[in-house]
Amino acid sequence: MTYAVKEMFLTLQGEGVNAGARAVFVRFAGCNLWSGREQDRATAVCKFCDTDFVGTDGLGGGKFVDADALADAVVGHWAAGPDRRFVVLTGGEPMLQIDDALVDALHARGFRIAIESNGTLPAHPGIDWVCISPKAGSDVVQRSGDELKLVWPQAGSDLDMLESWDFANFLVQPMDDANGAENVRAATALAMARPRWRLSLQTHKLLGLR
Ligand SMILES: C[S@@+](CC[C@H](N)C(=O)[O-])C[C@H]1O[C@@H](n2cnc3c(N)ncnc32)[C@H](O)[C@@H]1O
Ligand SMILES: Nc1nc2[nH]cc(C(=O)O)c2c(=O)[nH]1
Ligand code: SF4
Ligand SMILES: [Mg+2]
Repeated sequence: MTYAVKEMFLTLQGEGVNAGARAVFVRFAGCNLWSGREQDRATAVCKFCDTDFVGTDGLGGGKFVDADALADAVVGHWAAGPDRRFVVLTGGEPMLQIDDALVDALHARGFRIAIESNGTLPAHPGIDWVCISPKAGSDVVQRSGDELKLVWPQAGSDLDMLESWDFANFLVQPMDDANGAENVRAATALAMARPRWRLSLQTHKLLGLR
């Protein structure tokens, strides 16, 4: 199978429990909760996306003819030895494209594989770190994993229901929009009120990293 990748880059994971870890990011093109076109944002299921995932024209992006070609490109971006190889598969929605061949090709090259997913498709069972970020109004089928990362505030989120899901870590991340400062206060207040939740900041944005 071929893979459509918007961009690929080496950075530090900015968010969540793995924040600070050196990682290659693979941003897959396309999402099932928004077309990526601004004129569709208001009517999309997911309305607050901070990411351009349309097309394959970004730095390091392209159409990869098979899993080996994509995994070899990930090795090239890693540009270091075999120790602690870490790749984050994101998008767009990565579970639209991740398959056995890609998971096997990345594992064969020694990578620990993380995903950032909206949870509306089952996560591939070979993924080593499953981060699910539920979107109000979507049907989340992947209700277990390593990290639940809730962007906040999000009208229509049921915190008691989310807490009943089987995640090892629960994170609340301020929504980055025009109300950013107020959203940081709201996310902080949630973490202060409910001990299950930890604050996740988008540290790459604070640091000026990709
Ligand atoms: C761009 S999404 C791609 C992966 C997947 N589609 C998802 O939504 O989880 C990567 C992460 O950024 C988060 N995110 C997107 N827009 C955001 C925003 N405006 N503020 C804070 N986090 C945001 C998502 O919830 C998700 O955790
Ligand atoms: N540095 C960095 N960390 C991230 N964590 C999740 C990201 C994403 O867009 O999925 C992201 C991203 O785009 N950059
Ligand atoms: S589900 Fe993820 S990639 Fe899709 S629009 Fe929402 S935040 Fe963006
Ligand atoms: Mg991002």
